[in-house]
This record gives sequence, C-alpha cells and structure tokens, in this order.
Amino acid sequence: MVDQTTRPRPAIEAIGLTLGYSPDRPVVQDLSFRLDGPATARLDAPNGAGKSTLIEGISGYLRPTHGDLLVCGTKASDPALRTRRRVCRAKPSLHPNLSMVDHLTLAARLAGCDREEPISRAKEFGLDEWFDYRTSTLSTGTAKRLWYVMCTTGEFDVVVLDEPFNGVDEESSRVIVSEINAWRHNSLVLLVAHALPDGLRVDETMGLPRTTGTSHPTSAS
Ligand SMILES: Nc1ncnc2c1ncn2[C@@H]1O[C@H](COP(=O)(O)OP(=O)(O)OP(=O)(O)O)[C@@H](O)[C@H]1O
Repeated sequence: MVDQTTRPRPAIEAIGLTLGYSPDRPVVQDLSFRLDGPATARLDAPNGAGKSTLIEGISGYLRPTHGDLLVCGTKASDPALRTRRRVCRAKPSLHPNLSMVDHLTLAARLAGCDREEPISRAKEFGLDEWFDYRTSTLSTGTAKRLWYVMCTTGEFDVVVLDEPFNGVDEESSRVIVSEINAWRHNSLVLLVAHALPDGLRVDETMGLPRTTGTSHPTSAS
C-alpha cells in the first residue's frame, strides 16, 4: 500500500518547456506553469494554440526539446507514472475487432483493478447493451463513452481529459460532470473543454500563448 504521507501532491509543472513535433517547429515554447491538486483546472486556449500538444507532453509520449515537464514531481516520460496518471485523448483509439467488454477488461488489467470497476461505470453510461459488440460497429458517441471509461479506469492522481463532452449525450455529460466533481477532491483533473456543462466545478483556468516565444501562460478567465 502506498504511503500517502510521503506521496507527492498531484501536480503538473512545466519549466521553460519547449515542445513540438519537429525541433525546428516548436508548438509550445519556453512555457512555465504549475498546477497543484487536488483540483479541477481548465486549459482554455484558441484552436491551434497547442492544447493537444501539451497533453501529448503530459502523457509522456512527446518529449520536451527544451525544459522540463513534471507530473507529481516526476518527468512525464518516466514509465513509473503510468499507474498514477490517466490521459483521455479527444479521439478514441479502439481495436475494431475486439468487443466493448474486451476493451473494458484490458483497461482494468492495465490499471491493476478489478474489471467490475469499469464494467459498472460503463453500465452507468448505458453501455451494457453494446458489451458484446465489436467496436467497429459502435456509433461515434458510444465509442467516445467507452473510450472515456477505459482511459479513466482505476485509481489515479492526475487525469487529463481532452474534450470529454464532445459527441456525448446530455445524460452521459451529467455522469462525466459528477465523476469529475468527485475526482477533484483527491486528484488533479486537467480539462480541455470549449464549453462547460452545468454543474461542473472548475477551480482554475489556464490559457496558452497564441504565438510561440511567450514564457508564461495567459490568463483565460
Ligand atoms: N501529430 C502532429 N504532427 C505535426 N504537427 C501537429 C501534430 N498535431 C498537431 N500539430 C500541429 O501543432 C499545432 C498545435 O496543434 P494542437 O492540436 O496541439 O492545438 P489545439 O490547441 O489542441 O487545437 P484544437 O483546439 O483545434 O484541438 C498545430 O499547428 C498543428 O497543426
């Protein structure tokens, strides 16, 4: 069991961060910020400002070309963070020939939890009628709800959600809102959402500079 007294607080910190898909074309340049949890923080910036790119950095997939990006005090690329961090990208990435229940089982294995956890959450989203269907047969909204449940399975300290409300029905949005509002008591939730649904509690909003070369995030209140 993890000793909560020595465990670092949930946080995301960028220190002089430069990030991009090729070294000569940085998307985020010399960016510094710190988000401390537990809380819900919203990342709000115009299209193309680099929100998804920053998320790829926080996921550990995209490595900084300069500076540092830390999650709970550890470099985002460190595999040790896998159990503490969840990232739900905007676009589902599912195996077309596996069933919904196969995906939920796999998510539980990767998160080290009982598969009943994602299965009961999926039921809350009304997904049980699709459990035995291959994901290639699912509608866009159904695939999106499955993706959200998979990517947020198990316990975590930091979760990043990229447009989780896009393409889901109102009832599912309400379930997502109540889950985020519960997570913010123990975890850091970083949310990208162009519009906020009713009832969602946001503690902090952070922007991104529109152009590169700015050293601090803009205020986006
Ligand atoms: N996989 C990629 N390879 C190369 N360039 C990319 C890639 N993904 C994004 N970009 C570029 O990075 C820049 C920032 O894109 P990004 O998707 O991070 O912005 P965003 O703020 O998330 O935008 P949106 O709100 O439209 O989703 C854009 O110029 C985009 O073309």
